[in-house]
Amino acid sequence: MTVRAGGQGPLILRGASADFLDGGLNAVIGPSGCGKTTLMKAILGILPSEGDAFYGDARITRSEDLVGRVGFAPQFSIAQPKLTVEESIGFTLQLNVAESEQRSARLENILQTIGLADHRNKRVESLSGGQLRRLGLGLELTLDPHCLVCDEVTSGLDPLSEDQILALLRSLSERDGKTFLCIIHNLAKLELFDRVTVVYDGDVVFQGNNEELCAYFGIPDALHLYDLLNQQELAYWQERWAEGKAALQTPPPQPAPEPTVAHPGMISQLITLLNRRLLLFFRDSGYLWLTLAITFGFPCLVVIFALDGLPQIETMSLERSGGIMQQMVDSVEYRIENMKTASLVTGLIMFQVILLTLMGSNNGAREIAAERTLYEKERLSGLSVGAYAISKLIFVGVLAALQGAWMTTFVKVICQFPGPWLWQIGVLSAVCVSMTFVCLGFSALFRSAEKASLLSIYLVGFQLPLSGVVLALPDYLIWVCRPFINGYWGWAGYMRSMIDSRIFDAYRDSNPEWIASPALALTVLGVQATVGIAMVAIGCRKTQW
Ligand SMILES: Nc1ncnc2c1ncn2[C@@H]1O[C@H](COP(=O)(O)OP(=O)(O)OP(=O)(O)O)[C@@H](O)[C@H]1O
Repeated sequence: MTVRAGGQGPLILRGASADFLDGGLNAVIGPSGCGKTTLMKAILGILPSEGDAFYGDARITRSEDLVGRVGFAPQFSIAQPKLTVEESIGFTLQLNVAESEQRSARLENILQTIGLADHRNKRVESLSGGQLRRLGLGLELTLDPHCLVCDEVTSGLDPLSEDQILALLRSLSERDGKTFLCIIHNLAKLELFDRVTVVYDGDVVFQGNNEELCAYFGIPDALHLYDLLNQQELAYWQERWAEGKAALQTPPPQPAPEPTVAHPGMISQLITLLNRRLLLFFRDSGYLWLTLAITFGFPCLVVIFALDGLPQIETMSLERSGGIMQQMVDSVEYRIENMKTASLVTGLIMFQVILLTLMGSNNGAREIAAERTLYEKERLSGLSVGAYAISKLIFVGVLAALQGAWMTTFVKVICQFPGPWLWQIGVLSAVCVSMTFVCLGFSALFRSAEKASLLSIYLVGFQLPLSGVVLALPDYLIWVCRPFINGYWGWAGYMRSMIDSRIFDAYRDSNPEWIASPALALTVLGVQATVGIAMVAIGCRKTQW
C-alpha cells in the first residue's frame, strides 16, 4: 500500500505489503511515526491509498465492504463518556443488530466476555484505562466480526491490565477463531503473538513469529530491535526483506466469512440516535445548564434593555388612528420622542436576532466535530450517513426552533411589540434554526471542534456590522453582503411585520429605504438553512478520522 500525507503530500507508506495470519494474534510494531496506524487505516479503506487490500480472497474496494466482518478499535476511547457501560453497548447493539432477541442475548454475552458485567452501571468517564480498552473491544464485538483491528489496545496500561487484555484476545481467538491485528508498543509481549509485522519508515521490513524475528535480525530479544533498525537506511532493510520474504508461510486465502447479523434500517437507526442524543442532553449537566441559561437568560437580557422605554413602546404599539393621536403626530416634540422609541425597538429586535444567532452557534458548532471519531467508527460498523445527519438536524433544529419561539414570545409579551404572532415567531425561529444549521455544517465539514466553533463565532460576530442595520453599509456592499447575513433578514422580517403600527411609521420617517417582508425574510432564511443542510450532508459523507 502507498499512502501520501493528505493524499498529495510526502509519502507515509511506501508500497508496504503484508499478510496476516487468519484466526490468530498478529502484532504490528515499529518505531513511533513509522506508519503503523496509517497501514491499518489504508487496509480498512478509511484513508486514500494506492494498492490492493484483500480480506480472505475478496478485494476490499470500500470500507463498507468490511461492515460486520472487520471491527476497528481506534487508539483513543470511542464511547460517549456520559453513558454507562451497559448503555454504550446497548445503543451500539441497537444501531448494529436488527433482531431484538439477538441484541439482548449478545449484550449479556459481551458484558461477560469483556469482564465488565459487574461494572455495567458505571459511566464510561469513570472507567480505568484497562476497563476502557475492554469496553472498546466489547463495542466491536456487537457485530461479532471475524477480524478485529486494535490500535494500541494495551498502550498506557499497567502490566496486569495489559496481560488481562492480551489473555482476553487470546481466548477470543481460540474460542471463536477470531483474527486480531494489534498495533502494540511493548516489545516484551511479542511472544504472546502468532505473527509479528515490523514497520519501519513507511514499509514492512519483516513478518514472522517472535523467535523468527530474533533470528532474522540476530538479536537476543525483541527489545533490541529498534536500535538495530535505526543503524541502517530503509533501502537496506527493504532489500533484505525482499529476499527473506520467501520464507514466510501463509496459507492460501480462504473465502471471506460473511457477516453474521442483519443490520437495522435507517429509520430504526435514526430513532436510536435521537434517543441517545436526548439522553446525553439531559445527562451532560454542563451543556444542559449552558443551554438553559442562554435560552432563558438571553430574553431577560433583551427585556432589561427595554425597561426604560416600555411605556413609550406600549403607546406606540397601537395601530394608526385619527383623532387625538393624529393631532399629536404633527407635534415636532412628539415626533422626536417617537423616533427615539422606534430606534429603541429597532435595537431591541436586532439584539434578539444577534442573541439568537449566538444560540445557533452554540447549538451547532460542536455537535458533530466533537464526536467525529465515534461517528466514523460507528459508520465503519454500518451506521447510515443519512440517519446520522438527519438525527443531528432534527435535534438541533427542534432546539433552535424552541429557543426562537421562546425568545419571541417572552420579549413580545413583556415589551408589547405589535404585529402578527405567527410571522414574528416564524422569522425569529428561522434565524436561530438557519444559523444552527450553518454552524452544524461547519461542525460536519471540519475535523476539529475548536475550528468549527471559531468559525461560527466569527460568523455571529459579523452579523451586526454587515447587516447594515446599525452601521450603514456603502451602497455597493449592500447586496453583496445581504444575502449571506442572517441577522439582516431576521431583523427586516420582524420589523416589517409591524407595518401597521406607529412604531413602523416612526422608523420610516427617518429611514425610507426598502425593508424585506416577513415572507421574503423567511424565504431567504430558508435558503440559508438549506445551505446549512447541504454542508451537513457533504461533511457527514466525508471520511475524517
Ligand atoms: N494527515 C496527515 N498529514 C501529514 N502527516 C501525517 C498525517 N497522518 C499521519 N502523518 C504522519 O505519518 C507518519 C505515520 O503516522 P502514523 O500515525 O501512521 O504512525 P504510527 O507508527 O502509528 O505512530 P505512533 O506509534 O506514534 O502512533 C507520522 O510521521 C505522521 O506524522
